[in-house]
Parts: sequence; structure tokens; C-alpha cells
Amino acid sequence: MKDLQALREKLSCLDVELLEMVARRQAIVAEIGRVKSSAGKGTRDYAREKDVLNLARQTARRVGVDEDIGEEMFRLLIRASLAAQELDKVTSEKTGSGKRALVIGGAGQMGQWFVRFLSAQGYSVEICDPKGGASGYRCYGSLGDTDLSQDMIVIATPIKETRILLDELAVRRPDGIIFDISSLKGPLDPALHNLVAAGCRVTSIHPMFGPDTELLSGRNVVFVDLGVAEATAAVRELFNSTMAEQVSMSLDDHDHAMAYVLGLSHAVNIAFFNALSQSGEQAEGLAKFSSSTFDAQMDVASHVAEENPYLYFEIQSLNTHTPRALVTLLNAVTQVAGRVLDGDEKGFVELMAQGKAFLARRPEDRP
Ligand SMILES: C=C(O[C@@H]1C=C(C(=O)O)C=C[C@H]1O)C(=O)O
Repeated sequence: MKDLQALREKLSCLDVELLEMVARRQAIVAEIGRVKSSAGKGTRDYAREKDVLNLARQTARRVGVDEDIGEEMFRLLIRASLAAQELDKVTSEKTGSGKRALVIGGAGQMGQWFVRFLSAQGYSVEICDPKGGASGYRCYGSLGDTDLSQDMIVIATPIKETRILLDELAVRRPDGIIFDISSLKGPLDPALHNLVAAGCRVTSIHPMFGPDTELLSGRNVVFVDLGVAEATAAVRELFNSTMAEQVSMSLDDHDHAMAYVLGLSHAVNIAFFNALSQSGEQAEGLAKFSSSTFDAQMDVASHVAEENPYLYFEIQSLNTHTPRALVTLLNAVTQVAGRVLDGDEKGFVELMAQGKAFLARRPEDRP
């Protein structure tokens, strides 16, 4: 027992050293970030990352550590470097210095993300939300309480509420740049164009990530330009210091894509966990036999189950492209069931081959 105690103490010392080394690595990473920034270079360097990961695998092999563990450790470290460099860049560029921003719905989850994001850019952020806002920010209970003199106005409210707010803004015609972040654009089409007609500088975006996101590398932000180029350019500028991919789309193409990217994947998961819960099987019992596919699917389903059901209903019910996506899903499920119940092996294999060929066309993951 004494040996065990002594060995564990030795191990704890090593763990502390490991973390101290991580901190030293991060300090160098921060310096590299500043050098790249002053040389006008982008934050992410995929070729260098590949070299870092190769070295990790080689070294792991040499010292007798599993290569996959070596690589995984360094993937995590690279993610940490990128998140730190991105935040540093956003903060140091001070795009919003001397300017004011209003986040309507700033107490909601994505609203809070924008409050943090705009604050990091140097904006003096104000919040409009009946639920109040984070402490340290000026807060208005309703739109009527502010004169709307801010330079940037973000609308981060449920879709139906956003429509009403856009109408109110069209009457009050603020001078600042206005944008919404709704998951669907079709239901806002008349209100957004009404705002353009009122002479407002408005654009529409859809951040394709959740409120917990810290690192924007590998994430997309969709821009739906409404014909006011100045507004779109100003909002693009907010994301220029990040590694987010900026994607342009028309309003209708956006909702068409969302019927699959959001609607179909949500529906599949809602159907999956309800099929399980209605099957009479017990979750605890199934967990005992879980396979890697089941576990992975359960993880995704659990994320979906935690989401806001009202928002998820809006995403289904307010998209005019939803019926087509859901009918396609019903057909696909019927097809799988049909071929299995008919004992049609050839047909079943064909279904899997078709899907595999489709998935193979996905762009490869970068390191
Ligand atoms: C540290 C750098 O920035 C990023 C982080 C890397 C790392 O943590 O090793 C590698 C490449 C870059 O994407 C760098 O460019 O060297």
C-alpha cells in the first residue's frame, strides 16, 4: 500500500509538470499568433498542423505510447491554441472600439453569445430583454425604453418575435446596422424587405453553431444579403478576425438547405428517441448492450433532446420546405422497412451502397 501511495504522488508531480508544459506551449502559441497577425497571415495553418500531428505520432511510437493517443492529445492542444489565438485576434483588432451595440434577446443563449462576442470586439454592449441581462451591461426591458441610437443592432429572439421586432424597427427607422440571426429566413422575408424599403441598413445572418461555441474554426456563418451591401459588409467585418467560414446564400436557398441540415436531422433524432421510448425497452437495460453506433446515435439524440422544443417546432413548422424533407424521410424509412420485411437482400445492399456513395462526396476533414 505504501508503494501505491508513493507511486501516485510521483504521478501527480508528473501531471503537474505536464500541465505546466501545456501552459508554456500556450505562451509560445500566443507569441506566434501575434507574429502572424502583424505579418497579415491567417491564424490557422493546416500544413503546420499536419507536421505537428506527424511529429506527435512519430514521437509517440519512439517512446512507446499509442500513436492514436499521441495524435489525439495534440489535436486537443491545437484546438486550445486556435481558440486562444482567435480570441486574442478578435480582442486586439478592436473593431467595435468607441461604438455601441444593442443585443435584443440578449438574455437568451445565442443572445448571450453575441453579447460576449461584441464585447470582445470592443463594442459597448447594451441588452434589450424583459428577462434582464448579464450584470455590467445596460439593460432595457423593452424596445420602447431605448432611443435605438446604437451603431449595431442584433436581433436574437424566437422567429415569430423577430418578425414583430423587425416591423417595429421599420417604423422607428434606427440609423445603426441591423441584423437578425434567425434559423429560418422565409418567415421574415416581408418584414426584412419592409425594413430595407424603410431605408434601414439591414442584413440577415445565420450562425451555424450553438451558444457553447468558443472556436469558430470549421464553423459556418451564412450571410443572406438583402441588397444593402454596406450592412452585409459591416456584419462580415465582425467575423473577419475569426476563422469562421463566411457563406453567402439567397433567402430561399437558405431555408431549402435548412429543411435538411436542421429539419431532417432534428426529425430523425426526435423519431429515434421516441421510437426507443415507445418500444417498451428500458434505457438502463439497453445501455448494457450498447454498441459504438448506438452510443454515437444516443449522444446526438441526447443533444437534440436538450434543445429548446419551441425553437425546434418553429424550425419545422415555419419552413415552407419542411413537408418535402419530411416526406423524403418517411419514404426512406418505408423503403428500409420494406426491403427488410420482403427479405430483399439485394435491395437492402443497394440502399446502403447508394448512401455510401452519397456520403463519400463529403469534403474531407482537415487535420
Ligand atoms: C501555433 C500556431 O497556430 C496554430 C496552432 C498550431 C499548434 O498548436 O501547434 C499549429 C498551427 C496553427 O494552425 C502556428 O501557426 O504555428
